[in-house]
Amino acid sequence: MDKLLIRGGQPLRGEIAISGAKNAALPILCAGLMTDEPLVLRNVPRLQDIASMLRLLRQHGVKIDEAATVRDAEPVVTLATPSLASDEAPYDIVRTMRASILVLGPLVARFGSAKVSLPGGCAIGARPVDQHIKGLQKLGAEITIEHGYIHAKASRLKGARIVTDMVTVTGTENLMMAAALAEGRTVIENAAREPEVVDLANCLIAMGAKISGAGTDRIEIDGVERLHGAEHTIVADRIETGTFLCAAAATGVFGGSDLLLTRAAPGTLQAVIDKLVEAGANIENNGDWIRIRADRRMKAINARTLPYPAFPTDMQAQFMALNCTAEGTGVMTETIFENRFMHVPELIRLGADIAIQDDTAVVKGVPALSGAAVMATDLRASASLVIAGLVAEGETVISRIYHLDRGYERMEAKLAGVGASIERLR
Ligand SMILES: CC(=O)N[C@H]1[C@@H](OP(=O)(O)OP(=O)(O)OC[C@H]2O[C@@H](n3ccc(=O)[nH]c3=O)[C@H](O)[C@@H]2O)O[C@H](CO)[C@@H](O)[C@@H]1O
Ligand SMILES: C=C(OP(=O)(O)O)C(=O)O
Repeated sequence: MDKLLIRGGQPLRGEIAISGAKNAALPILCAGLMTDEPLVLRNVPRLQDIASMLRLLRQHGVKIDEAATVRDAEPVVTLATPSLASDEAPYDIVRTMRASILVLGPLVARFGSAKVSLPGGCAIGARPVDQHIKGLQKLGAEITIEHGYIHAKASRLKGARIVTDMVTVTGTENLMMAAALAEGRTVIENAAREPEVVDLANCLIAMGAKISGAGTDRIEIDGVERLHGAEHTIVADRIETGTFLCAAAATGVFGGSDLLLTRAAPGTLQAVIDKLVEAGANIENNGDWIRIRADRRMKAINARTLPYPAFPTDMQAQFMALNCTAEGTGVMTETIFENRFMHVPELIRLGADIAIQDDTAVVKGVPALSGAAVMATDLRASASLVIAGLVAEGETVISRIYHLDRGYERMEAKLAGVGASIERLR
């Protein structure tokens, strides 16, 4: 199993091109199930989760051309689904990637049946999908759960008013896709406002869907009989962007970091930018780039994770790493997932001073961390260990980085390109 070897103590200087967003690309690939015409997707990130999704879609019968995804060419994936090969999303694939649940809405809406393995929990929490199921039932799907599978059937879904119990990102996406092919009008209230929901809506609209209100908490969808092919460019990954921003801020103390992130979407990152400015970083942005300069020890920040546009849970671990060597004490509260502090014991192994009380972690900044062997437990926990390793004195070896490969494209190459001492051990 691959590991990362990091020698800490280098500032980050130079330019990194941001990849397309994993969490936008995954639902948008599923929209490929909804048309028999080519859906051409640009800026699809090269990630393990994308490979898993393509494997899942292929076995459903999606014709996929990824000829242009060769290294360094623009990553383009073309999908078309002339007919269904199988309505089953098997446990084998679903257990490796929770976003597999996103085939449920498209399958039942277009083909009238779906058999999708329940994803089950993961390291960060129980992660139920009851809102996906209840929403589809409201749209008229008949749903039973048997032998670990969701069985959904409907001759044609019918529009309805759906109010979700909590803000759910993939829940909103699943229901929006299902409603796009339902008969009549659907209104989703308490909808997720994440940029990835907006990106999916834009792609569906390009395919002929009638959707308004994406990006607000009330999305209206007038169902159409069929969707057609389209071209769409996946929005930049705001979490990859935020991760590199935190890495630059944390390493500024080693003589000054100056990092330019291109192909980014700064407009999706306001809460993250605000926290970095509060910590003492200098940030400029315009259009599709964002530049961070940091030349001193940062100040600890407090953060509370909430749905977009507030501070994202997917950035909590990376800011925790930044707080570890900041001046003062940062209080971080995780309100979205019940077990998303798995990085804390590993950060403590690197010398951090962190105390957890229920959903809150109190991080007292220490002057320095010291390198050690640590273990990644989930995707963003892995990213926080990379940031901590870049700051720690001496060598840090991170194992189980298959978690990192799920969601970051060539992270070690991108960081090495801006001066980090980081290599993959195979
Ligand atoms: C592929 C993808 O886009 N993943 C993102 C998505 O995950 P995902 O869409 O799985 O997360 P949700 O937004 O659904 O979860 C939000 C909260 O709602 C709860 N809930 C959700 C659905 C449901 O049916 N019942 C229920 O109780 C969850 O347990 C959690 O407490 O949004 C999360 C929250 O921003 C991010 O951390 C993930 O990176
Ligand atoms: C939690 C994440 O992803 P997933 O929902 O796929 O587990 C993430 O991207 O941080």
